Amino acid sequence: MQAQLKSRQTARAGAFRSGARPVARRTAVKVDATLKVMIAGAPAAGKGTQCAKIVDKYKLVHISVGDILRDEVKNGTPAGKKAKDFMDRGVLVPDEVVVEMVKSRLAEDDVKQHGWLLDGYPRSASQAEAIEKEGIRPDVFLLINVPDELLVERVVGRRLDPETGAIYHLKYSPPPANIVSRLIQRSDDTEDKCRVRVATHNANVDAVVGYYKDVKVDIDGTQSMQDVFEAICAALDETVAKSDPLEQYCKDEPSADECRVYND
Ligand SMILES: Nc1ncnc2c1ncn2[C@@H]1O[C@H](COP(=O)(O)OP(=O)(O)O)[C@@H](O)[C@H]1O
Repeated sequence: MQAQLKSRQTARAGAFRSGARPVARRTAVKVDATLKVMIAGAPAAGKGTQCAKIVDKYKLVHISVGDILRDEVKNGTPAGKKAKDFMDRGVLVPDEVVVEMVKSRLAEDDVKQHGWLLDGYPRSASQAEAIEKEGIRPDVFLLINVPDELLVERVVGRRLDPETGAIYHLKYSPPPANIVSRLIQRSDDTEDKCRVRVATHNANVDAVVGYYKDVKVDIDGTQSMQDVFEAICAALDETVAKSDPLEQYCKDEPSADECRVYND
């Protein structure tokens, strides 16, 4: 997907640069093929399930702050020791632990090459502000919406496969019988902790969304997993098309020769 997009954009950028266009206006063409996506939602809204599908199709680098923090806790790092108590209580880990962790991950080469899918960040206005100051912004901000009561039922039935990372639900997405014995339940996937995490999300989401109104796409998370994914793909594909310089140019100058040539 990315390679195809890049080759089209490079070819089109070349068409612009070669002066092939019969119109006076010149458009500066920035060919940046990487897609930058934030995905947000309350606990068990479906972020993890959808991130796996998005990465498979768009080849983005999935950065899950929750997963990074759980690794830090498992490895007993200084950051993990600071984070553990907050995570066990279902409240946000302090910014001084999380913000630099996310900034440094976003600066790595794989992210620059393939684009990013940021999951679980920012979760507060201060976190959004911290990356806004660095000019780090998404092309799309996906907000998956699910009613609170459905979230509790989803959390308490959620099980994870430690070997594959796959996410199951005892009722909605039952695991194969041969792996049931190895599945685990997250320590924060209890009803009480879920309600705290949902309250934490609800207390912060509006402030975070305020930073991304221009790129926010609301996704109905009560649909089937496949229908949620199709709604996400529609949003991402529209963004990819809009980011293509010639697509944008053709909207402005439909008479230009290369638009007729390239309008495939
Ligand atoms: N951006 C963040 N800032 C602070 N703490 C976070 C952040 N993301 C995750 N955490 C911590 O890790 C826990 C698990 O996060 P995550 O796996 O994203 O869970 P969920 O999306 O199901 O709430 C959160 O309850 C919180 O304690």
